[in-house]
Amino acid sequence: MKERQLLGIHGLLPARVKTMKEQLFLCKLTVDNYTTATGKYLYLNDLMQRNEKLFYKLLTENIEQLLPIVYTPTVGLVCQRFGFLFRRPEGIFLNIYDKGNVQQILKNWPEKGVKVIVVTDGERILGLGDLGAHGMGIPVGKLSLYTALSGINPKACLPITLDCGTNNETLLNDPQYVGLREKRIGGERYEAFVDEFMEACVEEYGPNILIQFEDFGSHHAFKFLEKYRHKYCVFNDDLQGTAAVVLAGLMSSSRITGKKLSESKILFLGAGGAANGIASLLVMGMIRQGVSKEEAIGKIFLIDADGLVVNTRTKGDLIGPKKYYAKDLNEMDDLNAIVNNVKPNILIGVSTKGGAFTPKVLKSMAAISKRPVIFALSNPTNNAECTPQEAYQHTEGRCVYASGSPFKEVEYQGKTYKTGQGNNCYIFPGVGLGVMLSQMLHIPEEVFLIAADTIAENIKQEHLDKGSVYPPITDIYNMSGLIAEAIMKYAFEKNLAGINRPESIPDFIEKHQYSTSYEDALRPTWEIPPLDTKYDMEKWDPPKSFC
Ligand SMILES: NC(=O)c1ccc[n+]([C@@H]2O[C@H](COP(=O)([O-])OP(=O)(O)OC[C@H]3O[C@@H](n4cnc5c(N)ncnc54)[C@H](O)[C@@H]3O)[C@@H](O)[C@H]2O)c1
Ligand SMILES: O=C(O)C[C@H](O)C(=O)O
Ligand SMILES: [Mg+2]
Repeated sequence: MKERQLLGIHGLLPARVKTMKEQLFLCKLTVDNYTTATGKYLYLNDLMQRNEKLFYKLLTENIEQLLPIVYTPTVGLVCQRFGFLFRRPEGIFLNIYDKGNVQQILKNWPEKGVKVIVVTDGERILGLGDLGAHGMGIPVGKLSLYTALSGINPKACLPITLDCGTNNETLLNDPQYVGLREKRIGGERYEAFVDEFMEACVEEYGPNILIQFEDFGSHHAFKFLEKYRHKYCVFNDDLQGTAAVVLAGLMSSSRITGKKLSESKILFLGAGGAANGIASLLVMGMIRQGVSKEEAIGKIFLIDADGLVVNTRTKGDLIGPKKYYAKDLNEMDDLNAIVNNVKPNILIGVSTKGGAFTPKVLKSMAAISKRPVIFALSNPTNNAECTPQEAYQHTEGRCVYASGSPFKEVEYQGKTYKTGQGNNCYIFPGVGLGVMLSQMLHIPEEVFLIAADTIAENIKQEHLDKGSVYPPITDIYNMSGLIAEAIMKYAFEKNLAGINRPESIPDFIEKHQYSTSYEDALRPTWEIPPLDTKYDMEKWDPPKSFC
């Protein structure tokens, strides 16, 4: 009542003051009443705009049910229909004609304490291809997970879409397309635009603004990561976040298969951003287990749309990092034939090709290995290379399975399996929290090994027994805190942190996490103390609207 009077809203609301618990009950009922995933998405999206704390409380308390709505797979559908569904600004669109004015446009974002940006240019949205400006759903979804899965204040998060056109003919001819209606502008002009964007972010938000690249075409993903990683606080989620979650899953798979990663042969269907990102971290993981870099590379085989990646290709290219994994083998393009030739015990799908792991392929994997590892990581759900049901059925229940999008529990021969979601959402929220709080200026690759180790160390036998090589989704928030703690320790040890080491790192993390409680409305959770400044609630000046 006091707050209503202070805010001058007394009389605008009915007399009854509901508790958050009562409000949550109503929200849950409403979400459940929507029969379509997009209906649920739109309701949640409205709630996020209307009552941020209630939205995040609802999301965190029902994360298993609602993650597939605000994230993969529904977010993919939302991007595909973005022109119909766009209601209000949720991030910044920078189009290539804004070149020269990028910083000025960033100033239009109403929140000033931005600490984390997720940026896409929409060229490779999940496995759905080039969705141009309609890719905005992805940075919005990723950043809502930064809050729900690691407690970064939503006010510190800024989704950005760089609109440089699209090569998607359907969208170009779609009256509802809301982006620039022209073919992608690439080359030097595009790169100069991205350069200006990076500089403008630092000018506007400071040198340790964390910038996550998301769903760029793989050529640009590799290029920008190499170009910016030593200059800015930047990482690429599709390359590095994905790599960490897969390494974690493979480390836990070893507990089931009894085979170390360095003793494995790994075949990737797909040789783009995700495959190369994963392969590179797996090499680091294998080197730790005592094999040489050359040996580790020798255990990794890639297949792209033109077949097995071999040195003497007549079909297909050897452009980008995939050339490091090219083998002196004959050209082959049939997956089953390749499986029988290479004889991998681990098969990883990052191809965007739904159903590519056919019964024949799965049976071959089961014939080669007692406990084959099958990761069908392409998103959204329809793009998964196989479902858990198919994987168990065609490997006589012997496989270790994970998918990028969530699947319901499955039954096979009387046993119920709850397979894990090998998705980078286990990694980026914790990495973001740790990097942001330690105020690092750059993100070394070891950070992703640390994140992978933290997840792997926290997988319990009971989860493995149920068929999951990952902790339950409901544990991600805790995992993110642990990842952040491990990253902060590393940052202090390596002198990479921009703040002095706090007395207790877990307390420091907790103190800076977003609170969904109404009582904590005045808590300035997104403030990060400048160098060597003790945090002092007493001296904090609350926003004027509350005084
Ligand atoms: N689970 C996760 O966390 C996660 C993370 C990143 C990417 N992904 C998914 O992985 C998929 C690929 O992502 P990316 O960034 O590597 O994309 P990409 O476009 O960079 O690479 C796709 C690769 O698949 C190959 N390919 C296409 N069709 C093929 C076919 N029929 N047979 C064999 N290979 C084929 C392409 O040649 C290319 O090498 C997407 O669906 C994406 O959603 C999942
Ligand atoms: O967005 C996801 O669900 C994972 C990943 O970043 C992807 O691009 O598929
Ligand atoms: Mg992605």
